[in-house]
Amino acid sequence: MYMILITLALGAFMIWWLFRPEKRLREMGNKIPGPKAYPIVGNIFNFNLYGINGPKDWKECIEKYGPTFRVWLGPQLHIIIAEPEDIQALSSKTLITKSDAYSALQPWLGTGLLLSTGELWQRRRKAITPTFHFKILDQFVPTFSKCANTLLKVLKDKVGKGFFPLTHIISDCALDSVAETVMGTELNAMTNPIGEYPTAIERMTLLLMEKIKNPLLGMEPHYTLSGRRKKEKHLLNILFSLPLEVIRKKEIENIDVRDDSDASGDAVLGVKRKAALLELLLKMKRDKVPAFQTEKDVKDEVITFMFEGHDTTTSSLTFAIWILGKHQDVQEEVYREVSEILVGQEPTYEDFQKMTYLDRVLKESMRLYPAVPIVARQATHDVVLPHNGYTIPKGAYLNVMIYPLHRREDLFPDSEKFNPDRHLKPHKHAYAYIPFSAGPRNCIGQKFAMLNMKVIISSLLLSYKIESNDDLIVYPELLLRTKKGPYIRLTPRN
Ligand code: HEM
Repeated sequence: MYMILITLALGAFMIWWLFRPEKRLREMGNKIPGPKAYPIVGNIFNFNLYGINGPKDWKECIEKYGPTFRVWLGPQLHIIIAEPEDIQALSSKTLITKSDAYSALQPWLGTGLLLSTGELWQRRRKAITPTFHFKILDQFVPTFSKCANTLLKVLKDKVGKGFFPLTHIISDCALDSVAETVMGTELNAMTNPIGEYPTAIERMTLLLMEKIKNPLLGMEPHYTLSGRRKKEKHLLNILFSLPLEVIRKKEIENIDVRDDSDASGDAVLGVKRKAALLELLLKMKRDKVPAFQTEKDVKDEVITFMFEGHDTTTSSLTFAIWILGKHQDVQEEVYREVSEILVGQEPTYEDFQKMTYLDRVLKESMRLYPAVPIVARQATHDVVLPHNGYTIPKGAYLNVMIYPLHRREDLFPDSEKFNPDRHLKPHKHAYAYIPFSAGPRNCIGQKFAMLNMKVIISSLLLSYKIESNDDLIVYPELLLRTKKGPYIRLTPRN
């Protein structure tokens, strides 16, 4: 008996010794307030970063330790940050390194903009930024409108049949819009939702989330023996084959995309005809722009944009449509605005810029339901946070907590209330409202996303009245998820 106890104690000591945090990290981390941490496991059993209990744990800790505190997840020091002043300090140019949590995405997204770092990221970001100029976005309006019209046709089947779940339909719509604008290819996920590519995206996202939530599942030999590695390989084959096929076809076509300048003299990638982002990337490859030398560089970027543009838009759009169904007065106000602006003619980019109320509605929906609830970074050097003067040691994981930040009473009075007009005035701090993140690594596709969402919501409201049932229980994964639903019901307007 004694032998067993001694062996167990020795085993526990060995595990602690092997996995204990480095002394400096431990000492500096423990100077920052946070919940009581236990040997080896730290706060794994009394704090959830992700999952259904996440929001409750964050709220309790923020109330007890303030908006910036620390937790130990095993040997990892995690700094939880819901303080605009600290977020601003961390969003400086030097802190652009993504946390290890993103490494699960690496086999899929490669060195695309989301995951790349350092000089490569800087070069790519600089090269791609002009492709999101309004002159380019302007050309995407007909594609977004076409997808919105297909959505209306798909929804026709649902009318008069009670409440139905929204997420899948919106996901297929977002996928179609992004595939056509990024790759110049019609996927038709809405009309063929069980197609190979949409199904592979969904299955790959589930597989990744499993790995992120439980890193042990992703470790070898378990990953291979459990059959997950084989499944991942199979899904990656499908996810790579379509973009590669399109890239090769378009390279042969050698689309004519010319450089241009806008009135202010800024360089803009102008186009002689409607061009997808892929064609602009291929032009950079032909021009030997340093960050886009190889087919893989172009493929990684196309896949990154397909991934980043699809799930985030799905989540934000779904919440926005659901919230409009909950607030009939707001819905009618948006309907009035949209019907005054869209009078018969083909909608244009300028029309959607005039929809200022819808703009505020989307902003408020993203405040309450930010698609990306947590943005994770890693400290590449020690940094002093301005709010409480805490020194964050190099190596710590930094979690910018967008969801609880957006619900802070002192920053957004009556914070649980849906009130689009709170966005009429500047927010209390420039970094208090950050659904698209902030600083140099903010979302490059935010104008694209806002435009796409406006096109879809306006065409939906012109045809239907929306009603929503049930309140939502939301929880954080890579994206904000709902336990059930959301469900909506549609009634034709005329
Ligand atoms: C409402 C929809 C969207 C939301 C809420 C959103 C939100 C975000 C957030 C929070 C980040 C920072 C992620 C991080 O640092 O970990 C991000 C990055 C990014 N987003 Fe979006 N996004 C949306 C739509 C889009 C679209 C439509 C595209 C492209 C077509 C896109 C492309 C990207 C890319 C490439 C990055 C990485 C940027 C970099 O690191 O330089 N996003 N997005």
